[in-house]
Amino acid sequence: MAKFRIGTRGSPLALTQANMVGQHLVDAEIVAAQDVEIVTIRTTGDRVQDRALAEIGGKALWTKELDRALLAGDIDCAVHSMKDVETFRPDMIAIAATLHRADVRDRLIGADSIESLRQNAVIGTSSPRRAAQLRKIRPDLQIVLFRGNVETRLAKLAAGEVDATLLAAAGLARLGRDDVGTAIPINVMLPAPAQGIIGVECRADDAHSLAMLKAIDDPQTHACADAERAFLAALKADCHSPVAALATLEGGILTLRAELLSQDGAHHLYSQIEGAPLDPLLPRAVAQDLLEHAPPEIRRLFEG
Ligand SMILES: NCc1[nH]cc(CCC(=O)O)c1CC(=O)O
Repeated sequence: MAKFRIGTRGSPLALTQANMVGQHLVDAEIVAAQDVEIVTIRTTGDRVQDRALAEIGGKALWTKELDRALLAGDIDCAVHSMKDVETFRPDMIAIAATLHRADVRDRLIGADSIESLRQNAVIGTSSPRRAAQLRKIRPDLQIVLFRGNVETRLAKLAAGEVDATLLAAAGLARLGRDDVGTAIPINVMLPAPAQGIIGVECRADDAHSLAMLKAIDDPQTHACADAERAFLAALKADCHSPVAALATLEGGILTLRAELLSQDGAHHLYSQIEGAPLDPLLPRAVAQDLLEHAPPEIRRLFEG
């Protein structure tokens, strides 16, 4: 049998996630272990550590090279942290599977709680959402740009560059670092859309790979990812807008929670709705409700 080529970025977290996908395929007896091939692809986002460029390029910086490899047939699928995948994807690419969602929360590292941070504490994050959510509660906090992979950020914290940082619980756990920091409840810090979700994409016309990947898809997680991403689409938001969204499923009912904030956290609004998991009206209704009630400071972040 030909090898099943799984494309991924080369960061330790990305490689771990690609290996998880490979292991799921092996466990489901879809692919033999010796037929799994992990193909590492360097993206512009890995090369360029400059914020300005990241802002111009947006999330595509992390996906473009993998998309190209996928469409060229150099890989059979590509593994992504779904929270880093652009809202609007090329027609030729399909989200074939999402693995069972991990802990959706953020973890605060460097202090026991947001309240207990010292006055004017310095927090390292490059997430506009986390910055705004922190400053909503603690306007005194100083936010500094913090990039690099999870290990780099933990090293910068250990070196005393900042008082604290925030990282997704899911990423930490996958790297075996679930011991660091304290989980922040979702009612204090609603996570990024699709946080904690590993997605696998393949060519939309590749029926063979689609069928293989369907075997490792978690439909509940997939429905939540779809709802959160549809909310972003309705909002026309990109990753540089302070926006949070979380869909949860219980007893067949999907609850979609969402929050928009101004960059300084001074303005914020929340909405939540319940309904059928695959109802496309739900994410749109939440987006519409938020935009209708948004003050100008927030509304202008979501125009265009
Ligand atoms: N933007 C980087 C990124 N993309 C996905 C994760 C964590 C894993 C996940 O949310 O699935 C992280 C690191 C972080 O935010 O701490």
